[in-house]
Amino acid sequence: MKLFGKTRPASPSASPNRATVGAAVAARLDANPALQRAPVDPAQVYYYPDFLDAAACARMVAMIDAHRRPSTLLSDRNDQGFRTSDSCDMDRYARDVQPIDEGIAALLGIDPAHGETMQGQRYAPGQQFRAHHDYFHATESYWPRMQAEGGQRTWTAMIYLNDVEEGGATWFPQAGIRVAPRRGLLLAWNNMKPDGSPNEATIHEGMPVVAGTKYIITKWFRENPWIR
Ligand SMILES: O=C(O)CCC(=O)C(=O)O
Ligand SMILES: [Fe+2]
Repeated sequence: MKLFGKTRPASPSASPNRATVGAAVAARLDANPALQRAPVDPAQVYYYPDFLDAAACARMVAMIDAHRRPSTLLSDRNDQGFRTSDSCDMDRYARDVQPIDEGIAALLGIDPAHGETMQGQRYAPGQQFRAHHDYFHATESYWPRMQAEGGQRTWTAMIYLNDVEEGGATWFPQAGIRVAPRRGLLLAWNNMKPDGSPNEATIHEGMPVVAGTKYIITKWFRENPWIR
């Protein structure tokens, strides 16, 4: 960018590829009347109420209950209590999963090959996923491996599979958004800034469930194909 005759240095982590993806997906979501953009500036966050019907949500809940195990973290940090939910992989070729998996990719207009395996998650009372970014940090030891396996994460799509009696909201403290779980609601956001560099303001947490049980599915998309 030209500024008073000087060229502002681009952020070292800027990426034309990720910038293009960010703009294309946002334009597609803006044009879809089923979605609403959250009225905040620091991040691009969208809602789609009733994306998934009750029967499909119930099938996903049953699959999560059948396969769940304690959630893991990619980070080098060994922080007990950071992510205390259970989770499982949702096989993209399973009969009940495939239409949802492909439906999310089609909604965003991203090649399904860029999508990681969808994750199911279950939070019992007291369980949480503390504040984190979904994008990868270049300072962590996993970074070279992630670069080789599809690169940086761009968009996240999450679906709440049930209503939760109390607690369990998804909170973006910097962007100023707090979303209460509602069955079938899809939440999607761009983890990158317009220049394709990581957007710190997408930091978010799955707040502790107070009463009831929370079930969600999460899908993360990479800048390059994740399936080869
Ligand atoms: O449980 C939530 O509301 C957030 C989950 C989340 O941040 C994730 O799966 O990356
Ligand atoms: Fe997350």
